[in-house]
Amino acid sequence: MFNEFLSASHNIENLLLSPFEKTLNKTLNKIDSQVINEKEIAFNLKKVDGALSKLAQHQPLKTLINFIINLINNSQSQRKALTDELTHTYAEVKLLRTQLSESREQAAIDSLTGLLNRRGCQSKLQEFNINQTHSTIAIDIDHFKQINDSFGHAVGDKVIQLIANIIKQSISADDIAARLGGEEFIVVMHNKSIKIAENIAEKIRTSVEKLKLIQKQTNTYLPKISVSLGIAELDEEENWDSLFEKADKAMYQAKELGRNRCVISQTSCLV
Ligand SMILES: Nc1nc2c(ncn2[C@@H]2O[C@H](COP(=O)(O)OP(=O)(O)OP(=O)(O)O)[C@@H](O)[C@H]2O)c(=O)[nH]1
Repeated sequence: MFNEFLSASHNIENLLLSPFEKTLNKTLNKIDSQVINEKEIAFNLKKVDGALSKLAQHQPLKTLINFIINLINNSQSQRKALTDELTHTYAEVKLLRTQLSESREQAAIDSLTGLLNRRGCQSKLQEFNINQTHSTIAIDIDHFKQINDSFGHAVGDKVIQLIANIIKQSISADDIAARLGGEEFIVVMHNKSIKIAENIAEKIRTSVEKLKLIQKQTNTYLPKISVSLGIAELDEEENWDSLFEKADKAMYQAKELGRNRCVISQTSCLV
């Protein structure tokens, strides 16, 4: 559904808006050059008209010139109205293009954290060559329900945002970080082995562990926040879903083993 929206939106932009914008631009330029020509003609005719005013015997010619000048003036004011309309349409096309691109982004981004959402993640994954080495980290906040229950949903949201920032800052620009929903995140490490993913996962875990959070209204410390992480590497001929499943399983093992730890998927070996 999201991919259909993406391709429809790109089609509207590439097949409709861009050619329309180009044609509008060309038409506006043509009108501009015609206006300049007409202005020159009107200027010259006015000069001739001035010269003829001194010669009474050329009255019929003078009347003809005045008639032509009036015609040009009328045509220029019509053209000005047309230019205004086309300029307005041009601005509308531009706005439509911006809105399309914004709605594409909004559909792919999680509004709470600014990370990609599930759909955005799936779409971005299409840019990766699945035949290369990639790793993934599944991340879930521990006992998050307690934070919500004790401090309220707004504080829970703030914790989600802080952890999202830690994740964002721990990865490189070519990696993917997404919030899959609730307190669940996924990182896909582009062209990186599980060894590198393990280091990054540990960095995320320790950064979260070090957070010291105070609820401003009551001036009370929140209990220590922690995350459980599962790490896996994409095997040959494996697809993204099964990679995420492996990382998810490892993350649940981390929960079972006491939380606040990283577990490597048993099917993905460290080199
Ligand atoms: N503040 C906030 N809470 C959310 C959001 N989405 C889901 N939740 C809450 O996240 C909590 C998830 O709780 P559980 O799935 O029981 O997991 P947990 O308490 O983190 O426990 P473990 O995962 O087992 O460590 C629920 O209370 C949801 O209501 C959100 O966007 N904001």
